[in-house]
Amino acid sequence: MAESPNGLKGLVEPTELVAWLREHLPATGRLVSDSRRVGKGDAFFALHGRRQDGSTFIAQAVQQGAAAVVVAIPAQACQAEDAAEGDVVQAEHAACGNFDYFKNLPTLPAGIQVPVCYVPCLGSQLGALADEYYDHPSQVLDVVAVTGTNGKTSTTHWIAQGVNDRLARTGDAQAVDANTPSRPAASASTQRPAEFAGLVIALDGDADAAMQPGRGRGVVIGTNGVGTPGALEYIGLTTPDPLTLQTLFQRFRADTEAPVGVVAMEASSIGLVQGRMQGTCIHTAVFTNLTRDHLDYHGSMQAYGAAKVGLFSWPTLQAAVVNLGDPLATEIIEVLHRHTAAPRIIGYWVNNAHGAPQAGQADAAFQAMDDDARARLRRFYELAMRCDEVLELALDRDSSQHVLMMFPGSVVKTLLQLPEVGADPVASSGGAGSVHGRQQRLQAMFRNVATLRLNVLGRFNMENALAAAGAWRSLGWNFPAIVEGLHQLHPVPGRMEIVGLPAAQVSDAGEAAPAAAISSTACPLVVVDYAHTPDALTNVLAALRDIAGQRGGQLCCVFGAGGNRDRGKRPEMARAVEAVADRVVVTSDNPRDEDPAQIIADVCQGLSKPAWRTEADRRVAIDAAIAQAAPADVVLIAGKGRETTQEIAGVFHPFSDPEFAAQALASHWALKTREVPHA
Ligand SMILES: CC(=O)N[C@H]1[C@@H](OP(=O)(O)OP(=O)(O)OC[C@H]2O[C@@H](n3ccc(=O)[nH]c3=O)[C@H](O)[C@@H]2O)O[C@H](CO)[C@@H](O)[C@@H]1O[C@H](C)C(=O)N[C@@H](C)C(=O)N[C@H](CCC(=O)O)C(=O)O
Ligand SMILES: Nc1ncnc2c1ncn2[C@@H]1O[C@H](COP(=O)(O)OP(=O)(O)OP(=O)(O)O)[C@@H](O)[C@H]1O
Ligand SMILES: N[C@H](CCC[C@H](N)C(=O)O)C(=O)O
Repeated sequence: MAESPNGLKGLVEPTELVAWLREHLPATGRLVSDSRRVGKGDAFFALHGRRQDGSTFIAQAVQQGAAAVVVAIPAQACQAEDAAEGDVVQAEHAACGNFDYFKNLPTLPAGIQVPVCYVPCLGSQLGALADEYYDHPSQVLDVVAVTGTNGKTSTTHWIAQGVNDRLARTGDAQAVDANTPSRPAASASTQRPAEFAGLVIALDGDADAAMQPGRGRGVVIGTNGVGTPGALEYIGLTTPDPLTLQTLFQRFRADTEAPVGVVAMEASSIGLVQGRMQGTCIHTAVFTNLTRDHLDYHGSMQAYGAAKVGLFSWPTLQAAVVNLGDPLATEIIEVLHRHTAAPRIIGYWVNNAHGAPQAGQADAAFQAMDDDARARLRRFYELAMRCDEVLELALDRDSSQHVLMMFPGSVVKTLLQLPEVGADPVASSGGAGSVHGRQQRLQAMFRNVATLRLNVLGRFNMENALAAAGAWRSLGWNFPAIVEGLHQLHPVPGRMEIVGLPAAQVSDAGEAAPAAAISSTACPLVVVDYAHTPDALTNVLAALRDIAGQRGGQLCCVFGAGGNRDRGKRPEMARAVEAVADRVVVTSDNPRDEDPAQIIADVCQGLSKPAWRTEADRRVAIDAAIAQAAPADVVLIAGKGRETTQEIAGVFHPFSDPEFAAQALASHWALKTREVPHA
């Protein structure tokens, strides 16, 4: 500890600061860096932001009951600033060695009666500090951190959903044991495929014996909010600031009424670069995909990718789940192989280059593969061999049947050496190189093969479902439990969400009946989705194109682009939409501090012909698209999902795509629609 000329305390070591905080806060006191969230007995951390100086909010924090104040010293070398330039944490530590941190102390508001201390290099220490202060709460939780451009929200929700469904089926947390299958037909002793509810399960008799019982409920932390899916508390950021994050872990650990076992959290690239997860004991890291987004922040795709890869060298990792279909997987697996803790690597892949194994057809599909598909298959083999275990979902052409396989990565090598397979699996015609051949082999060897029909829309959601399955596996679930979990999945709010349903299709519980809604052509099918990147729009529209085709209607897309974000993605989003949709409506997303008309103009640069309509008022755009659609059409409202506000020039106006869409359906199509349930 150092004394300043005026006697103020300057604490350097986290342990000193923790002792100081414990001395001045009540046992329930939390660590908070946003004055608006300070409660009685909390410590307020006044930090320097890009836009504001937290010390200007000290008076407000004290008025709200702060019991102590910690002030970050505003030295240039210690400001946690431009994170995009590199690893702030490292830079700060290096810079603080011989810094005279009492030189530029901020002036405190007059009359502050609570203890105050000053700390240099605070930004880089916050996570570790809070972890220490709360006595390492994440160590007793299974934290699964999901990173990737798209799919984080869906994957985290499904991880938690699966955990909670298991708890619901089996009673309380202590009673859970997925070795005891919850459906009668799924008995490990039969060793024969068992059939029920559209599932065919060939049960594994060997490797999965060490299945762990669940330790508590699953919660999420991410874009949609925090808590149990269905009852989320919105917190603003996808990955919360370090103090909020550790405070949440502490809250979860302290919940003795409904114990939390698994925390499925979204690890945004920005959050990773800014060190928001520092101090967290991460059990499993999951990678979904990397495509264009956030270039305004990261500057290049390389820097953006590096931020995500960084999660896979996290020191506490016990397992990693990696999408082998994404090019970044190669680098991630390389990093994992160099990891000193040797985390268990679980790869996953949705393989739609083959038909599902319907006798006599799959091998033909394999032979008909184009060069790209062969190259993908080759890469999959190469990566799979470097994984401890692989989950593969094979689709048939119309995606009506899915075959899930789980096998050790090492078996890929064995399979390739089987006599009937040529030296190059990709060049071989059929045999173990095809789904059909490999399925037979795998079934014979490991028996972890199931046929199922996933209740999710779009191939990308199958990838997300597999990512969740990989996470369950990393937590010790056996194959039947994984299949059961996948079978139970239901849609995530604001993600491919069907918003308006004729009254007859609204259940008492307000549950959507997707199949009925898709087939009913009494009114347009309106879908709200959070797609706000070119890749996400391509994927979502591809799935909806098929549905519009089934209905005999056209596809309309209402979308805009966020202000203060990567300008370059705007025309790319337009190109992605125009390539698939019949009618393009360009509107505002969150203009933030930009001129909405300019954003719309940027978007329209990517269109080869004028948009069907441009309309800066998003509500009017939604209304027009729904009013003028034909009953068989599909209308996608993309970009905001379940966001509850629209940010225009610093003001957050209440806004809800699902609500406004439902109102338009009601007024133009006289539909009674369900209320928008909680996310
Ligand atoms: C660029 C960025 O990441 N900015 C984040 C950063 O802002 P900042 O450093 O500028 O902070 P500031 O607004 O100047 O405020 C300084 C300090 O004063 C405090 N304050 C501020 C106002 C007040 O009334 N009282 C108060 O105490 C703030 O809590 C902060 O500690 O720290 C703030 C506090 O934690 C965040 O709210 C803010 O997120 C802004 C709003 C944001 O839009 N972030 C986006 C880009 C972001 O982080 N997105 C990622 C990615 C999502 C994805 O992958 O899609 C995310 O994880 O959410
Ligand atoms: N695996 C995927 N691949 C490509 N697109 C996807 C995938 N999963 C979801 N999407 C699309 O991206 C949108 C955003 O998905 P989701 O909210 O799960 O991503 P996210 O990673 O949480 O995004 P953000 O960090 O921006 O909140 C979805 O609404 C859907 O349109
Ligand atoms: N968390 C992301 C989501 C953006 C969603 C979209 N609605 C937008 O405002 O651009 C971001 O802040 O960039």
